[in-house]
Amino acid sequence: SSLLEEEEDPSTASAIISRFQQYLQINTSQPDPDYPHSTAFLLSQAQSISLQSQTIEFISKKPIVLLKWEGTQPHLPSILLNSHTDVVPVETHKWAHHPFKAHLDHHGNIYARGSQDMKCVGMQYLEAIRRLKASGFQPLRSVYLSFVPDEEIGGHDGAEKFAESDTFKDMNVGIVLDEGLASPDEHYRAFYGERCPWWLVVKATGAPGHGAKLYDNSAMENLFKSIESVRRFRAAQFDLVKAGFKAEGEVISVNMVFLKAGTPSPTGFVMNLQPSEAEAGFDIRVPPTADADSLEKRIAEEWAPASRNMTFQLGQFKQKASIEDKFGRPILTATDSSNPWWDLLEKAVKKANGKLGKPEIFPASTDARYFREMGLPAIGFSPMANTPILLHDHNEFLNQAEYLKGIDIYESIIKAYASYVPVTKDEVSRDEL
Ligand SMILES: CSCC[C@H](NC=O)C(=O)O
Ligand SMILES: [Zn+2]
Ligand SMILES: [Zn+2]
Repeated sequence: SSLLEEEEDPSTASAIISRFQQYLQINTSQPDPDYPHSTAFLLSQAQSISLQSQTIEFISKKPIVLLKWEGTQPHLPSILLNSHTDVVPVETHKWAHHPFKAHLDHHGNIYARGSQDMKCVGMQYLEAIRRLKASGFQPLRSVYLSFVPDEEIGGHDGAEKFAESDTFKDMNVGIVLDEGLASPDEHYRAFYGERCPWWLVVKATGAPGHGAKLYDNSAMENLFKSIESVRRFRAAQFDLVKAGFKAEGEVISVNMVFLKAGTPSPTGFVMNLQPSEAEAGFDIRVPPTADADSLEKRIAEEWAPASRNMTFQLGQFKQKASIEDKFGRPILTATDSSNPWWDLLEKAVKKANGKLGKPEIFPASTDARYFREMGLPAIGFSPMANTPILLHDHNEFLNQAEYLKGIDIYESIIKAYASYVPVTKDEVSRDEL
């Protein structure tokens, strides 16, 4: 029977799904991703379809697997298909199916951490290329695939180092595809920019006192005034989304993600003592076109005013630079006629019978920002229609039919991108004659 398995036709749906499951079964969850295993798997996939491969460790133990399908006109700018290999942690016991078994249920849903974010995309790139190669297609432009580590913890040891490297420069990349989001309706979503994360910790101090005493300026009261102010702002932003005036990526989101206060005791917390310190953490996401200075002012004056004994810290991710280019303009990939790659994507999706929604700002962060910072166009796209958005959630799944459909979509996109030759002025005038 092992002989039969070896001889199974790799182009069947069941072979394609089983390769996806194999990748999902590798536990690459942070904070201790099994990169040795994922690297070996990706290299074996590359070998099976005769792609050139190399593994680069800009940081030790953080491998980037870089694959290449050489074009017949290698001087043309290349196509980069990027995906990250790590996934976020799981609470295994809260899942209906084990998050690293890639269980296929009777609806055809494949349950696994990474099924949407974003092992699907990495494997779909490979499957699309497998099929294009089998069909005899020859790319004019070189096509690269990068499988990068550590996106979920900021990408500093992965995509950021890669984008700044000489290796990357030598690749002469012209367009990058990276991750998007699932879509609950029939339209695929595509992203041309993303919000910038600001991770804010506010700290209140105040006089300690008896738990029975009502007095002003306790740390808890001071912190709660801030929390109330943050919540009013949050509600106003959220209302704009609920009313349909703004898309999710176009407002400033702010969510409280931790609260830290109280005087510990062996049995829990001291109940009759009002503590002298209290802290709260907020995940804030700032759209590229938002007024960052006014938000910073709001934080200093309303959310953590010194007049209320408050201090604040904006963590390492408050990176204004990542939402502005060197001229101070927001970093956005054009979605008009100035960007042929956008037009090609739209047409290619349509050609493969897919529907594309309006371009959006990605509400969270992706590695695409590092490529945009290098001045490159980057489009966030994960072809999952009719799918609930479950990234970072329990019971993340993707339906096998949607997964297979996504391969058709990438086949169409890669074909269009790898064949694209700009129409020069000469050619236009020749056409018009
Ligand atoms: C800011 S680095 C973390 C990146 C992460 N990306 C996807 O979820 C995010 O929180 O948006
Ligand atoms: Zn992701
Ligand atoms: Zn993620």
